[in-house]
Amino acid sequence: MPVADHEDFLDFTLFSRFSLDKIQDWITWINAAGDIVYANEAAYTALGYSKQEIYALKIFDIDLSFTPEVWATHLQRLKALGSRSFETQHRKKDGTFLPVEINSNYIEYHGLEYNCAIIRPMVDRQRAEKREQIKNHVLDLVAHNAPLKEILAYLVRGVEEENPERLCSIHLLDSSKQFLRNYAAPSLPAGYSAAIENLKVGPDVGSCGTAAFEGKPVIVADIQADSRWRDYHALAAEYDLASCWSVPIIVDHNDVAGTFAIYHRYPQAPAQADLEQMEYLSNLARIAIERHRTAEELRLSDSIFKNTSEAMLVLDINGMIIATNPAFTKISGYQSSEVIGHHPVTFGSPRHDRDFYDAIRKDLQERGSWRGEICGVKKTGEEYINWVTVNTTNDDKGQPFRRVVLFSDITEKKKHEERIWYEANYDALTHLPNRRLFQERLQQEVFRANRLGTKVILLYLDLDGFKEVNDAMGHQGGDQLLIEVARRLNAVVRVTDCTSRLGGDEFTVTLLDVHDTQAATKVASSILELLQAPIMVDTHATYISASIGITVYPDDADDASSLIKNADQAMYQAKKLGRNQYSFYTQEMQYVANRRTEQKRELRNALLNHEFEIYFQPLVNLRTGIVTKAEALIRWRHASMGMVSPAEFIPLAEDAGLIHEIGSWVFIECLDQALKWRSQLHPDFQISVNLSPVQFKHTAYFERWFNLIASAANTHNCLCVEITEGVLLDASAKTAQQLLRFREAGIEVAIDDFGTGYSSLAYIKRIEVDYLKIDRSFITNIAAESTDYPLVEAIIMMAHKLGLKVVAEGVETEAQLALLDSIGCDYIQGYYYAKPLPRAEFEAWVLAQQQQV
Ligand SMILES: Nc1nc2c(ncn2[C@@H]2O[C@@H]3COP(=O)(O)O[C@H]4[C@@H](O)[C@H](n5cnc6c(=O)[nH]c(N)nc65)O[C@@H]4COP(=O)(O)O[C@H]3[C@H]2O)c(=O)[nH]1
Repeated sequence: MPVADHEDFLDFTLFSRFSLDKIQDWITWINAAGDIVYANEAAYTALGYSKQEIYALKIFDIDLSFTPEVWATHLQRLKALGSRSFETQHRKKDGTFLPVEINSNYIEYHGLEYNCAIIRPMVDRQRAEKREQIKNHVLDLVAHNAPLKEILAYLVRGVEEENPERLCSIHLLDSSKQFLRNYAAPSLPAGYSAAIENLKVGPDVGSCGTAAFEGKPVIVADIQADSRWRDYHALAAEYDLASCWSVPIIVDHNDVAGTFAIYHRYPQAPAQADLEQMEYLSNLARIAIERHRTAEELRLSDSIFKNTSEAMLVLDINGMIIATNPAFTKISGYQSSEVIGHHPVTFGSPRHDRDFYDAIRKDLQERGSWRGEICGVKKTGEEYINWVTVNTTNDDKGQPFRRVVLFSDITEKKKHEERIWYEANYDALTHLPNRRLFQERLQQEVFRANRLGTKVILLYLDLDGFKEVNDAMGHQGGDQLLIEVARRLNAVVRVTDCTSRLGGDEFTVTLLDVHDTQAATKVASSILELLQAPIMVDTHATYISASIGITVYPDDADDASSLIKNADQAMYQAKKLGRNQYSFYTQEMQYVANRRTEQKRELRNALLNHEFEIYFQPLVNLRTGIVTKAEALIRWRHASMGMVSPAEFIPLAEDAGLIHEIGSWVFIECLDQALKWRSQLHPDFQISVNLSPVQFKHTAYFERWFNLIASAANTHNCLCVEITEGVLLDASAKTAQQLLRFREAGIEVAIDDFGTGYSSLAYIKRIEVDYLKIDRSFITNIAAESTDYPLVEAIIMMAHKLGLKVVAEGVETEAQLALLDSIGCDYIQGYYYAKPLPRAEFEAWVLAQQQQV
């Protein structure tokens, strides 16, 4: 039968209605306005509607992913394509949703446009197939190390394609674990995505912020009704988002990495299948993130291994090298192929013995790690020091599997540290231990002697007259001399003993493990003897001696610092005894030292208590016999000790820094006195005031004196300052300038004790002075046939040639006076005329003297 006959055989309308109603697929016709113009029985029954009810609906009522605009676009696309398949959900009359698979066809009928849809409910198998398809693709991407972003975007796309009315997003936490960052959310409105970018997670921060914070799914069916969205209600409304289901993506068991979320544009609660799907997809995201992290870590480790400046060796559990990094080659010079399969000890220095490596092995076995310094040998044969750290990695069963050795070359650092330590502990000139190291070692030796019951003997050496040699030879000459002294000292002592230079011309020798003090005598005598031989400084033979103080631990002191003090006192004693000798510390010295301390304390109060007095000793003009000059000599009237000599307390005052105040008091008193005596005794009267060298170290007082002199009348040459040769030896430009300031202020300058120091007229020539005072020691021995006589005569002659006047000190006899007269001395000071006298007695003496002349 022909086809036409077949179709004519039936009433075609009845036939098609009957057929369409009885087939299982749902068929709907929907016009351009969205009206459902036809639905077969399968369709309206499956959705729970009657025929009348379904025709009252529009597509927008049963498929919420369509809005009139979306529908219009859909029809446009359909017209172009002819047909299209997709998945969606249809809402049933009871509000539940049915996932469906749709085949849409474009039909034009009587000039109108229709969407003819053949719809099939999706069965679980299909869903499972879809999932399987997504999973396989994700795993494939993971296996091919696709970028994480790409994988997550695929996941999101998969969900959205399945249900176009769903808007999906994956947000991941940043490294601080506090902020969510958008990784994949292609369909979320751009403005909304921007607004929630860097969302800080917290308890009420929408669905995702809360899910990431709590580590639990947060299902919000109606955003506007949920308090966790309260701060974002307006934002969600603005972008037409009505529900949001969010599940955390949890990696490595309990670490929240981000969130996977599904939004709808209408309030929507998830079906059980939806929740399962979300969990499934978040699990796929987890796999992708974990793999990504592992790959990142591997990449990082690999780049550290290759690029770090620290050398790395990987050892198997037997200690054999199985891998090295480029830094190892750079540091050691060995290529990886030259060391792999060898034990690292092969490349160690022979300095380390078996015990050293056994100790490392023991540590590794017990603790799994070791760190410390190891000396290695480079391929060139050069030794180098490494700072080494060894750690162990375990296998899956927790058993040691590999050792990772990390090391860096610290040779230069060590050398630098050693250099710094050496500079801090050794004297740069003589290479002997300096004061710091000496003190430290002495302390240790004292502890040791205590333990062993032995003695420590300390010899404290000060070179005699070194300053003069230094000044005469220049600093370089002085340095040569000190180097030679150090060499000779080292030659005397045993290797176990210790020679140090404390600074300047002070040395110490510490004798260890001695049981009697005989050793000290022997060493001290040897030192003095060795120093007797001349020392060649350039081409000059120079002679030097030393004063040595000796003290013994534990006989003389309980600790190292007292021992040093004792040795110093004993050395001073040796100097006092006349140099080039040694002196043992005694209790007497301790007594003297204590007394000095006590006196220093009392000296502080002496000025306040008006315990100082000034005595005056006349200087007689040998030509005229007239007295127009006097030397002011201070006295300390001590409550219990009576009159204390300045020879005793001036050094103490210098030591305690009190000399400045005392000296200033004397100066001002004398200025006052000189002016009085200018009116009472003689119009040119002058008083000489002693200035200590220490006073030149703190010259602020001088300015005050100059001001006082300038502010008074008739002060020109009313004072003369007496300085010792010591001040001249120190004659820096500053001292010379100070002395000039005295002369400019109308104060004359005298050199005191001339002949006792390193007498040099060269100094005097350099600094203009007015008087030379020849020291008493020369005058005492002066006799026509004595050796001092021509000396004094020569001094006077030369002084006169330089335009200086000469004062002879300590003249006691008429014979001395006569000799001095015969060789042209200008002034006489001494007991022959008068001792230093109190002010009133001095005045009376001068007046009486004036009457005689
Ligand atoms: N044996 C003997 N001695 C004689 C004779 N003529 C004078 N003398 C003593 O010789 C010392 C001379 O003073 P100097 O050399 O400046 O030596 C002074 C001076 O360096 C210092 N001195 C005294 N007063 C002061 C002062 O006010 N300031 C400072 N910085 N030092 C002072 O103390 C030192 C000692 O003073 P003094 O004990 O007063 O001792 C004085 C004086 O009494 C004599 O014929 N025979």
